[in-house]
Amino acid sequence: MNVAKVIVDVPATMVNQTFDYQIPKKFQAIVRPGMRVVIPFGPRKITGFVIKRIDQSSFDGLKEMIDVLDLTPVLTAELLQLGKWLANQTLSLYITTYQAMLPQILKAKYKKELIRLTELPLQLDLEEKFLDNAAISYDETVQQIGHRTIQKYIESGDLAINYLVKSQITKKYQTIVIPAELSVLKADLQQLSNRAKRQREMIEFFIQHSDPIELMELYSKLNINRTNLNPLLERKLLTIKKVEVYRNPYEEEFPKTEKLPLTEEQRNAMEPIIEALIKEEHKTFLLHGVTGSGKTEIYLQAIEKVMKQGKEAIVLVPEIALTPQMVKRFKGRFGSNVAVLHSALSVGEKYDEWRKIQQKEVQVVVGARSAIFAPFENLGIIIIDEEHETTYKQEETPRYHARDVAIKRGEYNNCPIILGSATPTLESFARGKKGVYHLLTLSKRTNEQAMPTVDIIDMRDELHAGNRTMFSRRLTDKMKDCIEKNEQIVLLLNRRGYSTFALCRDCGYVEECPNCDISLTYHKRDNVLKCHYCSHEQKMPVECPACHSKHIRFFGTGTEKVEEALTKIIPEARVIRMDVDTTRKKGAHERLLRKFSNHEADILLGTQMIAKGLDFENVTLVGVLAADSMLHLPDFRSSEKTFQLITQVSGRAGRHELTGEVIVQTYTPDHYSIELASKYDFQRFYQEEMNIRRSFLYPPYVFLALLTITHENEMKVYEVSQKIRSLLENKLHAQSSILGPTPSPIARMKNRYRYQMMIKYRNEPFLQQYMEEVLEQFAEERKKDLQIIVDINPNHLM
Ligand SMILES: Nc1ncnc2c1ncn2[C@@H]1O[C@H](COP(=O)(O)OP(=O)(O)OP(=O)(O)O)[C@@H](O)[C@H]1O
Ligand SMILES: [Zn+2]
Ligand SMILES: [Zn+2]
Repeated sequence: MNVAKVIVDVPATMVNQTFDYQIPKKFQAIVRPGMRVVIPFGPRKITGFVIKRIDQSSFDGLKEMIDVLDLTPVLTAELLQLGKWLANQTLSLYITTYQAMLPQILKAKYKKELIRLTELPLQLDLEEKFLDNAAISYDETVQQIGHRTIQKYIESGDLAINYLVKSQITKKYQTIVIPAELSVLKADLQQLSNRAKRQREMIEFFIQHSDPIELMELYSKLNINRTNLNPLLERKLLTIKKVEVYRNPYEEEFPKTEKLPLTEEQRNAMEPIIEALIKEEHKTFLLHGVTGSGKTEIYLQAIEKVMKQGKEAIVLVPEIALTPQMVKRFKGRFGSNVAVLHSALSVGEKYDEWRKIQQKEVQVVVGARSAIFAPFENLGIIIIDEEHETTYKQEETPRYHARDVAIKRGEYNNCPIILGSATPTLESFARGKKGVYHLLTLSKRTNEQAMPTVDIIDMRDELHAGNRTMFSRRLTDKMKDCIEKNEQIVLLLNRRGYSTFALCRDCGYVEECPNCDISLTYHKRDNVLKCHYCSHEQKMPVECPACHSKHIRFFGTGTEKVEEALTKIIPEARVIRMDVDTTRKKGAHERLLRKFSNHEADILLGTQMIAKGLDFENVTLVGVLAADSMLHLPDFRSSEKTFQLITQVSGRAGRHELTGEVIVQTYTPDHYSIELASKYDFQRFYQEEMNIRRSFLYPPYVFLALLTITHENEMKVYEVSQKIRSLLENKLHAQSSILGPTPSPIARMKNRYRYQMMIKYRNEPFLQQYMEEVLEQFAEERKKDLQIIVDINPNHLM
């Protein structure tokens, strides 16, 4: 078994396979599948993942492995298998999918050091190295003492590896002093000679304070040093231990919550989940529950069951930084048994959380998309909250959907999956109706409160009545009312498909990005125009570049503008604005929400990011500005997204004692997505939308795959696209269709021309293979400047 099959870190199609390497003697006892190693590749030294070990290679003259980077595997057997499947599904390279599963820190070449976790004696040469150092060089030590020895100490928990990020220590340790039992201390004190005054003092101290204490703190409290401590250590009255202090991004303590007695609806939904848990059965449940119906309580109680079985749980939430309230609910119930993974954590913090999972120190992880790869080895359940959210799809390679990965892991682990939402995607709901998913329904709020009433305001009428502000008269009155009653307001500006662009009032000239086919967006704070697709940025012109008129103004509605307008009509209103600009700084999100929750403001004004998951007692009014702005986007899901958004944001009002009201402003009040959302009629919406999808042949009636071809030369893009089309035409089923090639909705981005082709199909079991062949065909050109992107089940058609 001294040959390793390795996936090497060369991101090229040619090398998307394992290579065999001889394992040198010194590593034979330690190399295991899932570890990262250093191997020679051509003239270079690169890294790779060991996939498996075999006795003999069918190749001659194998090269030798150079080094091992891990002493414990970073990928589990399941993840190794999953990565392979995922690569094939998403047309990615194996190396790309494996790397996507790991915390960032493991992808870069950070320096490592070894650190001691216990005071247990180590072998002499190691003891010597630690004599004057708290941490010793990893590389040097394994060279001198041998990998196997160090691996053993790591496995026994005496040593640990620490990654150094920019000279900042990634793991923090504390040395603590632990006293022996009280009776032992007392017995020792009695025999102690009266002259040993220092020792007496110390023992008396610990008789009074029986808790472990930090070493340095002890030194300063008793004014002693290590020499004073030694006799007590020798007599085993005290022990010294290093413990890891995890950086804790959630410093506040979460008040403990107890499980609630379930409502009848909740009980009915819970029963089949528990049954699947007991039978260890893989089943996908679609939990369709109106906002505030107690879905989260179901998640919590299902997880509790899983933990009692000694198993582990993954909970995905859209983007956890957006829902600090969600973290609170999980930490409140399960305390330190929960790891939290989200993108706002620092590299080091993410690593800490990941390690808690890897070391089996926690049984639950709550995280954003990539938490689906948590290296648990005994999974009992996977929960995806707000399953309709588009953030579950990764928009770069590997272009995976967390839902698909969850179901795959559920099959492997024989465990149930719960997809929860008040507004499931049409795809999921259709599967629920067909019985592919098991449909569970919660139709009422737990407090039996009615859903807040939704008023639709036709903004055209406002204009006719001479109201030129962005707030309807009704919304303005209601806001004033609310503030008077000391209640709070959530204002949502639907900005998707909206932008603030610079337009000349005299000639109609619009400032566009020189690299992309899109108008520039005005940013008031810096008085600049920015492109949202490339990094282009320019000063706001003072006169029109085309006609030199001074009447160049920015148009459209941004949150900044709404805020300005608000303070004009209700000067006394205290407003918190939440958008990408105000939440860029770490922790800003939480801080703003806390402020609002402490009632330090009357109005929370924001973009999509405030629509979901928030739960404030005092909010009685929700206003939606420009509800229809995304209905005009070239996206077949625009009605669905509008429906989801209005439903979600309406769910923020009247969740507690006070009843809520929602005001939706629109120029298209008769659109079915707006009308039906205002009645909370998901079933009707589903029917209407399904009819449309059927007649225009869109998912869930067909599957989609989107091919995007980009190059600096437009002729080239067009030619390649045509060639791809004919290649595919020959392979695809007669019932499948190819739309295009046509220029993408954003026809030029970062100076590259973009064409796209959409494939609609019902059944193409070999689609991935055909796509591979297409990519293969253009392999040489793709190495240079041609880009072909394949997106299976795309979210965005831009
Ligand atoms: N069985 C129960 N008895 C009493 N209160 C409950 C029960 N279950 C949940 N609740 C409470 O009802 C409120 C809404 O529940 P929860 O937030 O779990 O709903 P949800 O369906 O997840 O909502 P949303 O989709 O809007 O986030 C919460 O305040 C929760 O504490
Ligand atoms: Zn002009
Ligand atoms: Zn640009």
